[in-house]
Amino acid sequence: MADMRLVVAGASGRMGQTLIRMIAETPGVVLAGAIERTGSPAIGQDAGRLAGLDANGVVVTDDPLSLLTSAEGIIDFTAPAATVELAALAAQMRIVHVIGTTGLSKEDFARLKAAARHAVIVQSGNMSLGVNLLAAVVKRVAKSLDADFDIEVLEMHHNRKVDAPSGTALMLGQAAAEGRGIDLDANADRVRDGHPGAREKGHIGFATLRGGTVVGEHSVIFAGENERLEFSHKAESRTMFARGALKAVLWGFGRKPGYYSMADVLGLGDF
Ligand SMILES: NC(=O)C1=CN([C@@H]2O[C@H](COP(=O)(O)OP(=O)(O)OC[C@H]3O[C@@H](n4cnc5c(N)ncnc54)[C@H](OP(=O)(O)O)[C@@H]3O)[C@@H](O)[C@H]2O)C=CC1
Ligand SMILES: O=C(O)C1=N[C@H](C(=O)O)C[C@H](O)C1
Repeated sequence: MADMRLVVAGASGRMGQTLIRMIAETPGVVLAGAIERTGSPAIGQDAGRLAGLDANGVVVTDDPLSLLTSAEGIIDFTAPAATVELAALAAQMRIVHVIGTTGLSKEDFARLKAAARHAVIVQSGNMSLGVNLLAAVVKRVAKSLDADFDIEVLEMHHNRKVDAPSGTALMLGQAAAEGRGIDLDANADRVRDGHPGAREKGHIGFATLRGGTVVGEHSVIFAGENERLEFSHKAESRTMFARGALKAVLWGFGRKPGYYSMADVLGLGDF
């Protein structure tokens, strides 16, 4: 069978470069195109060189339409506005769209779900096996512990990250809310400052740290009376996010259109 032809969006970004390197060493996939923002200094450069490899003849462009007509999948770790635009194009071409971008709004999610009527979308705030397993564990633990246990989600990332709380933190908060049978939006304390008053029983709190080159660290804390459970994941490089994204795009190839998660890809739905 021919290799699956992939386009990488955000090609000069941290994840884009990691993906280009990983595609080069993964059987069954080939880099067919690389996209960057209009005006990016990466436009016109060789994507292999950009990622620290030998030249591969794939020139970075800001014109997704022409690339997507001859591709079977797009992997997108960019920014919310770009992702929503790319989802409409991927739906037009009926190709697999793997979305790692975080910081998406409710309106963005609604647009992605509309696009998924025509294309396979796999979206996750974290593509690693470890975090998706952690989410399953958190959901299960939250089901067993009542509101006497306060749930707090703590995350730390590098100083270049632009969204908060992280996509992963929100995903873990959502898992905890589902386990407890509550609506996250109605019960989330995303920011505390000044004099917010005593902690509201049953709420799920978020705390955000930023600094240095930390790839991504997340903890979910269940704090009860005189005892505390803590579940953590520490990412040591970006390679497992890229590996997860490639697993997702191959999984999505030939599948019927729909909105899927990494839990679907990894078979963790009924964990
Ligand atoms: N789900 C997961 O497992 C993971 C998700 N992420 C998420 O992925 C996203 C990217 O992260 P990271 O690689 O660290 O960020 P970077 O800022 O390093 O990379 C993003 C890239 O996308 C480019 N970009 C912006 N707009 C467009 C556009 N319209 N078309 C094409 N490219 C565009 C940016 O260009 P420019 O800089 O010129 O604006 C930049 O090169 C973030 O939302 C992050 O949270 C990250 C790691 C794992
Ligand atoms: O921006 C990042 O770097 C990361 N973003 C994702 C998130 O928002 O959770 C995943 C990972 O933690 C790295």
